[in-house]
Amino acid sequence: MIEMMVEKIVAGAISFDRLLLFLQSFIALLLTAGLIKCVQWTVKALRRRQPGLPLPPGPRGLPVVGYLPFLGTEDLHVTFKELADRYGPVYKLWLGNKLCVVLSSPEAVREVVRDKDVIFANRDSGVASRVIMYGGNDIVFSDYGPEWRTMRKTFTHQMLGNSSLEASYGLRRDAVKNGVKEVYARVGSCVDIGYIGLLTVINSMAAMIGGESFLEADGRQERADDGGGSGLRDILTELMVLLGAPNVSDFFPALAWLDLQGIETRAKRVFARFDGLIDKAITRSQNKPKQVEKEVQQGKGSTDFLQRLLGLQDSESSLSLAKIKAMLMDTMVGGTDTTATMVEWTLTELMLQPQVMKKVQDELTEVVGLSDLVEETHLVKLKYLDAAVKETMRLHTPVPLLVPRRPVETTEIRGYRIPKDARIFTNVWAIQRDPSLWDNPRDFTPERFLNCASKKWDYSGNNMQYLPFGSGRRMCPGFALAEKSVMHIVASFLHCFNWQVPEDVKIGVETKFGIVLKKRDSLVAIPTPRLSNLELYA
Ligand code: HEM
Repeated sequence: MIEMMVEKIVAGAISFDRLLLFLQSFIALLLTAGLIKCVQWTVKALRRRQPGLPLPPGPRGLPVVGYLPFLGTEDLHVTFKELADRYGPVYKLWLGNKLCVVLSSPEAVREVVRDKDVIFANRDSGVASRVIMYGGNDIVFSDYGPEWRTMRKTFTHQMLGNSSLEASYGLRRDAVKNGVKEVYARVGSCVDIGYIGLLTVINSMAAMIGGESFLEADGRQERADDGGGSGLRDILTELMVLLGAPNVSDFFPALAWLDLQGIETRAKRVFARFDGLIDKAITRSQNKPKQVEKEVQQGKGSTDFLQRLLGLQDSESSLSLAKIKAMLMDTMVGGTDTTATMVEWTLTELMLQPQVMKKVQDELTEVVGLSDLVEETHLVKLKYLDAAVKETMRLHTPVPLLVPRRPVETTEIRGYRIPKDARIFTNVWAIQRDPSLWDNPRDFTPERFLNCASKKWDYSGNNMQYLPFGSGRRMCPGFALAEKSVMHIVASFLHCFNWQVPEDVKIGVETKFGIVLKKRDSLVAIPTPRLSNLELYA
């Protein structure tokens, strides 16, 4: 909005007097908001004097803005960890007029996601997430209740259950093969692995949710030279930026109508593009519903999630079209950037440690053989790769603060009072690097995940020391698919190619904070073929 005004002033469309008037009104508004805030604080302070449990400790902020000016814009998880070192594993801070509580120990997390899971089962959504996720009517941001339960059950059953995943394997396999082909086309030159990884994941996910309909709607045919899915890639990149951007409107709802950073406007624009794509895919898909209805009646799975959902429309578990669309959005937003980021981080760590890379490749040669491509059936035998991926998920946990939760009533955690509607951050990044829980936590050591016969280190969220997919009722329903996809893509890229880091390139592990913690600089390396039979690359 500010950019638009500046443009108009430069173009002479807004006079200086009008601008002055606007600024005066704006300052008056801020002062009024500040005054209201002061009154609210006084009332709250008076209430706090009532006997009962104390609020958690925490840093003092400034009036009105709270701790916001001290947070900086980068690496929120690191700032939160530093504050935990000072204030303990449960502390509070005010961001604008939002009370936030940060958890940084397994004991505190257990109380929230296990002992009091129902109280903390709601999300705390922001303006951008409400615009992008169909008014918060999706699985990620819906309030805990019957509608959320039906959506989640349908999602898990129709897309992520074992039989559904088996039925859609062919679609994932094609996408991974295309990814390998993309790399092969660039043999001998520098390849941006993050980019090809992301395209592979997007193509795989798009194929699973909408089959050909979705990819055709994305104009895949016209974009074949770009690996397909490029319209979707642009849309998803923008969506993730907007969902992760700190938004003044969320911390000062009274100012939301001003949309000071223009986030809401941008969110509406990119949402309209994605929604248009889904509409096209639905129209294409509706041309073949008969076959699906028959399959659903026979209890047989179709391979296309969208068709299955549309096929269910007249049945008991019927969902509105808006909810179906929201679930497709969940899949693309929740499943693509996270998975692709893990592919890139795993390959980064392996390239930084050639001896570990060699162990992974030796294992691939033994299990798969140099005259074959990796299949998902091989994954269960790739124990060392599994340990390397788990170690990557520990060190570079993709969603460092999980998705914030919100208690439906005032409650107690570790002896502190947690007020209703506070925003709860869980700093998994800090827990998974805590030296009191892990030996040499900053080292990349896959061996720590090897030979654990017990389920101690799986992704189920039962161990509060290791929870990259969260835990409890709201934990990630896509973890089995994510595990398969990361393993399959990493295994394929390492089995099919040897990788050389260019001499003038230094691989870094610097991060770019967002909902998903990404690598700041793309991973670049030069591939050479590794398989004995070159026809496998065709
Ligand atoms: C490496 C990949 C992935 C990671 C690290 C990841 C991580 C997470 C995390 C941390 C949460 C929040 C959990 C909590 O609050 O306790 C979450 C929620 C969710 N994820 Fe994932 N995810 C991944 C892949 C996927 C995939 C592939 C899908 C779907 C196809 C998916 C769909 C969802 C959905 C729908 C939710 C919301 C669940 C709810 O609120 O009930 N995710 N994910």
